Amino acid sequence: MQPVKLCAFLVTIDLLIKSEGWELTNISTPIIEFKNVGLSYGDDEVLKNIDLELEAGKFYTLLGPSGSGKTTILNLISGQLTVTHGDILFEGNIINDVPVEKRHMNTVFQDYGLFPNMTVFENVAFGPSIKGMSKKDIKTKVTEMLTLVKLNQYADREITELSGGQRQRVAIARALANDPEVLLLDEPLSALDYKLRKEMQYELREIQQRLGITFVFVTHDQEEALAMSDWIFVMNDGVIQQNGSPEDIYDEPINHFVADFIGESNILDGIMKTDYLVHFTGKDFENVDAGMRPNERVEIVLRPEDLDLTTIENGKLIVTIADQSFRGDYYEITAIDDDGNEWQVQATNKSKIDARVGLTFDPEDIHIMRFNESENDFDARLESYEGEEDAEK
Ligand SMILES: Nc1ncnc2c1ncn2[C@@H]1O[C@H](COP(=O)(O)OP(=O)(O)OP(=O)(O)O)[C@@H](O)[C@H]1O
Repeated sequence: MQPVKLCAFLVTIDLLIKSEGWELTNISTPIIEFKNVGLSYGDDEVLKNIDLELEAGKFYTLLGPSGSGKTTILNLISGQLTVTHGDILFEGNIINDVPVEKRHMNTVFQDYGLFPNMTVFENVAFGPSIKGMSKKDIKTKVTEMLTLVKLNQYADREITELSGGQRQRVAIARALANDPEVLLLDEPLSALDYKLRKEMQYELREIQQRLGITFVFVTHDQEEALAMSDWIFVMNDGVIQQNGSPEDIYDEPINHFVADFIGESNILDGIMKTDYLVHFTGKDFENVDAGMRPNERVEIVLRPEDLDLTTIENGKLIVTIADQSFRGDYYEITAIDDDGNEWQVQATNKSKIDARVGLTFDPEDIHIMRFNESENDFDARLESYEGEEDAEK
């Protein structure tokens, strides 16, 4: 088709879509959606007005401290729990009342949930045989799944003869043998030691990418979430605090909870005097943020790895080294500034306790968060800040 004709054709299609009110649902319908979902036990509201959208084929993580509501979300997706209000949709259709066995999902649990009196093969074959698959197809399926989790030589082993990591792999193979469209994983790696856990993180990610199915992974370990996910939902107290890519969540936490929960952070109170100028620890610093009210109260986040210790002359602040511990590839240092603020710094060189040194950072390393507080608190703080300025004059 010639370019002009192609253009006219596309405009006609666009006009038709608009005039007929057509919706191109198949193109962008999320695989799972929560619309204003809440769940209560009696008066105890453990999930509050949750809205979320999951796209097919991505690795999602629900991250948060114990009791924040992660498993509750997973159980709502799988159908083990029913909403108190709101809707859950699967590929655009409400599934609030669809029973567990009719949802195209499987869960891998922390304690694996394997049948201890069966072999590895029998465990993985369980789902396909319930579905009535032929013996030949079951064998093909189990072999494929055991190859995927690198356990094809262990098919005849009893579950009790396997290590924790191997059991975890069997659990994953067993869940995947049912061909779920969504795999739900509830802290599946928490029983493993550090090294094995790292290996399994890598393998799980690889399996997800190879199969291209949607994974919803629950963890309270922020490092694990950052390493594995396409998209993270940070939860606290039954509420999604922030959602975004690992980089977004780490680099641009939107509130104190997220900044504190994700990685190590130095969080200080400050005032955004004007665009690109922020005031904290009694001084003004250039930064890269704009668009706030003049003198808006903010919180400042500075990551320990973005801070450098230097000579007093080159420091933006002067600090006293209070403590340090060796962490393999860096020293974790606690330093106190002259305002009494405590700073965590990651340094490549060892310091001397009680030494007075300079602390420096770049304008782009100062992350600004809006402050959640009442106007009264803000006015009181602004007055004290203005008093501080008057005293300087
Ligand atoms: N059957 C129940 N009856 C009453 N409250 C419950 C019940 N099950 C869970 N809760 C509460 O719901 C809240 C959320 O629990 P949930 O298991 O979803 O948290 P979580 O973030 O997965 O925690 P963890 O990391 O410890 O597993 C908690 O306060 C918990 O005590």
